[in-house]
Amino acid sequence: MKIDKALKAIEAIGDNHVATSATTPLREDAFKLSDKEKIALIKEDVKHIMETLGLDLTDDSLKGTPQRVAKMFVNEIFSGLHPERKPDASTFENHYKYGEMLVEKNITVYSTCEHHLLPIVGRAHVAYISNGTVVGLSKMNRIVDYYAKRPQVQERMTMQIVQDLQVVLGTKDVACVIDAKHLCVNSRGIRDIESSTVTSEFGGKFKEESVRREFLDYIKLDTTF
Ligand SMILES: Nc1nc2c(ncn2[C@@H]2O[C@H](COP(=O)(O)OP(=O)(O)OP(=O)(O)O)[C@@H](O)[C@H]2O)c(=O)[nH]1
Ligand SMILES: [Zn+2]
Repeated sequence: MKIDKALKAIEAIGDNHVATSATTPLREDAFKLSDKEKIALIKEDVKHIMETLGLDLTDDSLKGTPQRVAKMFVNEIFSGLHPERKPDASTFENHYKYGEMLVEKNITVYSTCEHHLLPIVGRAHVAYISNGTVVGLSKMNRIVDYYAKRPQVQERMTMQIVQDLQVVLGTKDVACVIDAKHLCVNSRGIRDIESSTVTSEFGGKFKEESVRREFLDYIKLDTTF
């Protein structure tokens, strides 16, 4: 990839070409290697870690692990590092003039803590108030998943989701709440299995107390089907 194309891609990784504090920190040459090249290199790195730990990589059960982990990093759990994987968020005109809040709640979040490379598992709740544009429901789930598929801190992920949807929808009136468990807190270190982390970002009208309250009340609604 040419350097100017790579730089454009780096800008896109944050929030739609605007570098902000919510931008994922990337090296300038982040897009130099193809996925195939990344997998080959990571495979050797994982092999090295396993050998350093004293594991016998000729063992039947272990020998495929370096390749498996490398593929999983590039194609799955860190796939959202590449802007080419950003979902196309199809929008429509709000012909039916729906003027109330729309909430997409209980979106499953599987992400990875960038400090320990351990899983973050939880739920995201996303809301917006249309000012003329409507986005396909599933696109909100897809946008959440795209930003989750990176090494993350929860605060940044929450902001990236809101900033992305603000651009897609052409309005500041977007909010996101994420409640998630960090396995680095639950399964190691302090090993507090009960605790979870709540983060929120409220844009535009969601900064108003009553609008924020309405959103939070919808999240609390028991909608088990
Ligand atoms: N703010 C924030 N912190 C996070 C997130 N994920 C993990 N952390 C924290 O990152 C911190 C890293 O702290 P360090 O002291 O460098 O790491 P550590 O020695 O493994 O810390 P312990 O987890 O306390 O054992 C820990 O307190 C984690 O709980 C996140 O999404 N947001
Ligand atoms: Zn962690």
